[in-house]
Amino acid sequence: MSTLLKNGTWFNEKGELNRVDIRIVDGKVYEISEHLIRKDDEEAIELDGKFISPGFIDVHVHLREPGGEKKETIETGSKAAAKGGFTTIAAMPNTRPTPDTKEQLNWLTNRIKETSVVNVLPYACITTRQLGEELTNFEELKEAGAFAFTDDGVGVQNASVMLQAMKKAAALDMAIVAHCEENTLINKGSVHEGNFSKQHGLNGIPSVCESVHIARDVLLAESTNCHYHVCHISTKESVRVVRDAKRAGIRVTAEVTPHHLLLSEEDIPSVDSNYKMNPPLRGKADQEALLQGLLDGTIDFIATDHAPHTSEEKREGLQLAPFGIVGLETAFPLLYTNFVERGIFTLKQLIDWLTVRPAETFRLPSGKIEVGAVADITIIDLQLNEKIDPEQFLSKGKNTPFTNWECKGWPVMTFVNGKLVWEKGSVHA
Ligand SMILES: NC(=O)N[C@@H](CC(=O)O)C(=O)O
Ligand SMILES: [Zn+2]
Ligand SMILES: [Zn+2]
Repeated sequence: MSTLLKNGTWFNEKGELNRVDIRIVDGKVYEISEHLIRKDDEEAIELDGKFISPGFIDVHVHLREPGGEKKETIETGSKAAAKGGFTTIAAMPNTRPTPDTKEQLNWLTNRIKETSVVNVLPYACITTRQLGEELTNFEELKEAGAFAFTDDGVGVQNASVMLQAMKKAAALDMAIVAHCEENTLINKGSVHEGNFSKQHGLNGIPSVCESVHIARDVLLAESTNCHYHVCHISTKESVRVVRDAKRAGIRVTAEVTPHHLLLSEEDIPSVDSNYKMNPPLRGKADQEALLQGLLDGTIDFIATDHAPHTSEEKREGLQLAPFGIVGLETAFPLLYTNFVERGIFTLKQLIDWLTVRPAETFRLPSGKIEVGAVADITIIDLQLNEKIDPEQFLSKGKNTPFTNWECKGWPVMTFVNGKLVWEKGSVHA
C-alpha cells in the first residue's frame, strides 16, 4: 500500500515553511521530497498547498468508557480526536470501573483495539479506585501497558501516598501525572475565587488549592527523582513554582489547556455551566502568566482535558453540573486563530506544543514526520474559516463555551499509521 501526498506545505528540518511531497508506504513515511512522481499503483492526494503537520498528541483526554458511555465512548472520543487532528491521545482513568488492575487495563486495551480510530494510550490509576489510599500494583500495570500513572479527577491528598507513588514510579522509570487539588481548600466552589465569584455571590476555589499541591509535589519529586507532570496548570503561583523547580533541576513538566490560555473569569458572560471546569477559569493575571509560562518553556505543551458530559448533566445549574468541557475538535482552530493569527506565537511553536513537545516529555515515538517514522499525519486548511458548531462535533459531548466562535485553520484529513481515518465530511473507520 502506497499513498502519495502531493503539494503540501510543511516545516522542513530548518524550521522553514516549504513545499513538499510525502510518500507513505505500509503505514510509514517512505520518502520526503520537493517533487515525487506518482507510481502507477499508487493513490495520490492533491493537497493544493495545505499544511502538513505531524499528527497531534493529547495526553489528557476523558473517553469515559467503561461506565460513562452516555457522555462518550472510546469510539466517539477517538473519532472526535481524529477530526481535531489528534492521532495519539491518552485516556484518563476516572472511569467506572477504573483501570487499577491488570485485568481492567487489559480489558481497556482490547476495547481500544476494537473501537478506536486513533492511537489511545491508557493511563492507570495511582491508587485503587482513585481513593487516594492504597497504591495500585505499578509493576503489573506497567507490564500491562500503562502509559503513566494518574488519579486525574481528584488530587492525591496524602503526602505519604504520593511519596511512595513517586518512589515506585521512579524505580520503574514511569511518570506520575498529577491533578493538583487540595481537598481542604476547595471551599465547595464551582468557579475561581475572584471577581466573578464575588459578583455572583458564589463560593470560589482559591488559586492556592492548586499551587499548594504542586509545591508539595515538586519537593517530593526532588527527593525521589521521579518524573512529575502537572495536569492543566491554571494559576500564576503554580507557574512560578514550576519555573523555580525547573531551575533547581527537578524533573517536573506541565501542560496547559486551550481554555485556560484563551479565557479568564472576566470572560464568563453569565452563570453558565459550559464555563465550569476544573481547575476553573482564573483571573486575568493568571491567564497572562500561563501564556508567559508556555512561551518561556516553564509549561511544556498544550493538552485539551477533553471532558465530555451530557447536556442533561450540564443543565443542572452551576452548582450541580459536573466540571469539564470538551476540547478535541476545537483546540487547533481556536489556538491558531486567537494566537498565531494575532502574532502572539508562531505556527511552528503551536505545532511543537501539540506534537514534539508532548512526545519528548513522555518519550513517545510519534510527533515528527521523518523517513521511517510511523505516518501519523494531519492536514490542515489554514485558510478555511468556520464557526464552531457543537452540533457538528463527533464527540457525544457538546459542552463547550466556544459555540459560534469564528475560527480559521481547520484539520481536513487525519492519517493514523498511514491510513486516512478522517476526512472533512466523513470518518474512515
Ligand atoms: N477537568 C474537568 O473539569 N473534569 C474532568 C476531571 C479532571 O480533569 O480533573 C472530568 O473527568 O470531567
Ligand atoms: Zn484533572
Ligand atoms: Zn482531566
